[in-house]
Amino acid sequence: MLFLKLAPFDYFVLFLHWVVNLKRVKRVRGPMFEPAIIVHGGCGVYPREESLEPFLAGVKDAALQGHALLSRAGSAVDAVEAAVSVLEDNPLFNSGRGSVLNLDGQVEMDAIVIDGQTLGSGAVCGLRRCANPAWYTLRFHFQTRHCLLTGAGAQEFMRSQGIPEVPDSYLVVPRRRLAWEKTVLGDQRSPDTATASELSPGCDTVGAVAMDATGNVAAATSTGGTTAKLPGRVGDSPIIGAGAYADSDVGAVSTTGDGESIMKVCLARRTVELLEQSQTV
Ligand SMILES: NC(=O)C[C@H](N)C(=O)O
Repeated sequence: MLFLKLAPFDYFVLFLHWVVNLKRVKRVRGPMFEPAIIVHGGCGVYPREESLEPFLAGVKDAALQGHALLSRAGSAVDAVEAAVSVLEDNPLFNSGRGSVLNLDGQVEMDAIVIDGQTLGSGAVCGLRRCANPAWYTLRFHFQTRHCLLTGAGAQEFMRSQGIPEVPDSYLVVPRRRLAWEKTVLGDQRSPDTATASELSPGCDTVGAVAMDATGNVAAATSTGGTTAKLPGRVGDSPIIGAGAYADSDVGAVSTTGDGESIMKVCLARRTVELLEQSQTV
């Protein structure tokens, strides 16, 4: 995903300055690229009995807020975090508030943010009691040199950063509780044999990719995972190159779908590779 809107003369100037100092080019010429953002609300089975409107309004709201930030010269990485945080606050989607429940009836969330300029990332898996895992991953990315955090350390980082804990009652919404009850308690079937719509009765994992005015791209993905997953199960979403990937020379990707399948092929990284070779995905 590359958005180039330059006249031939711009290319010429850009090339000359690139050789000298790309940072100076950006300062002297100001914004060079049209900022853009794409947001997704997951691949889950859409509940047919419900109106599509609130779901569409949710992704639109997220895209608008991310784009507003880009328009004020915000960075791509800040824009994807802002957009994903909006969806995390929206109980219709499987991330933050509205996350699905694991086998024990608890919320464990995975999230990632990747900066295409540096290939640097922040990711967390199995995070509990956090309203905005995307914001958490951005903090983690900027505050440490690590890429991925889990377990007690992940919760401790949250405390050390003063990120407020929210109670499970905030994260768990009735739709997800019902889905969990139906899957785990209802007909006593194992999660492996439950149908797709049972596993995903609302909307799903969320993500965003963006390009800012300097041409840098970023990607973010956030999820509660899959209903009745084993406690401690980690999906594709927080894995670099599986749940997301970004490289400002090529493009940015945020994935959604069956994590166990996505991880097998490092889908996000593979997609960027194909983009690099100008192949269709
Ligand atoms: N629907 C999803 O995108 C779920 C997510 N990829 C996971 O497996 O955790």
